[in-house]
Amino acid sequence: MKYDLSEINGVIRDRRTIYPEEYTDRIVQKEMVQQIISNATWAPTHGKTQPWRFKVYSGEGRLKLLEIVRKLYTDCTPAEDYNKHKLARMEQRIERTSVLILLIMCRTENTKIPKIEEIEAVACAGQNMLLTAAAYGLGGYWSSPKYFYTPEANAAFGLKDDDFIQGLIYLGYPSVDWPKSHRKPVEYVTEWID
Ligand SMILES: Cc1cc2nc3c(=O)[nH]c(=O)nc-3n(C[C@H](O)[C@H](O)[C@H](O)COP(=O)(O)O)c2cc1C
Repeated sequence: MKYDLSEINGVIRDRRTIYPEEYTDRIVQKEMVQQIISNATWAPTHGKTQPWRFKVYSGEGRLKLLEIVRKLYTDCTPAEDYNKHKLARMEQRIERTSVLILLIMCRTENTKIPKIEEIEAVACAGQNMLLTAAAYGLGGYWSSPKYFYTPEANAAFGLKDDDFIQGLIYLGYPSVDWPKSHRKPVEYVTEWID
């Protein structure tokens, strides 16, 4: 055995979504964020395109994010779905979180790699981030509001049309007992062809 598998199994199983309502006020240190992003960049990519990009919002930078989220929600939500309470909750969540990371697939120019594979690679990077956060005892929340998947969102974040915003990752120290979860049995999702 090259690594301590029980440790790895532990982090994979223990990683949990924890929402900002359940974060303490403790600030997530920059060194941790740097490690989280560094580990993200070790995800696999077809053709080594490394299509991930990260925008880290912390401190006053969160005001810029708040402004963008407010405008996107207002401009991109159909009138019948618009809910001012939902917007207020999103704003409070950003205000309550010391560090938020926007996870982006930045399409490499002149690549033969299908776009779906670039998106998959960035999702792998996202999982590396959440696992690293869990190892630090941080809760993570990967949010993917519909308005991120719009041309308006790409423009607001200064991205190209072909780039793709994959989510906003909230990080924080939990104020609650670490949540438990469960999964379907492996036999239920696996077919062995011997
Ligand atoms: C790509 C992706 C997008 C997600 N988007 C949302 C979201 O918009 N809102 C939300 O409440 N949770 C979102 N989640 C988190 C899931 O709800 C969460 O992973 C799931 O409930 C399982 O809980 P666990 O992470 O604690 O195992 C997302 C997760 C992934 C991987």
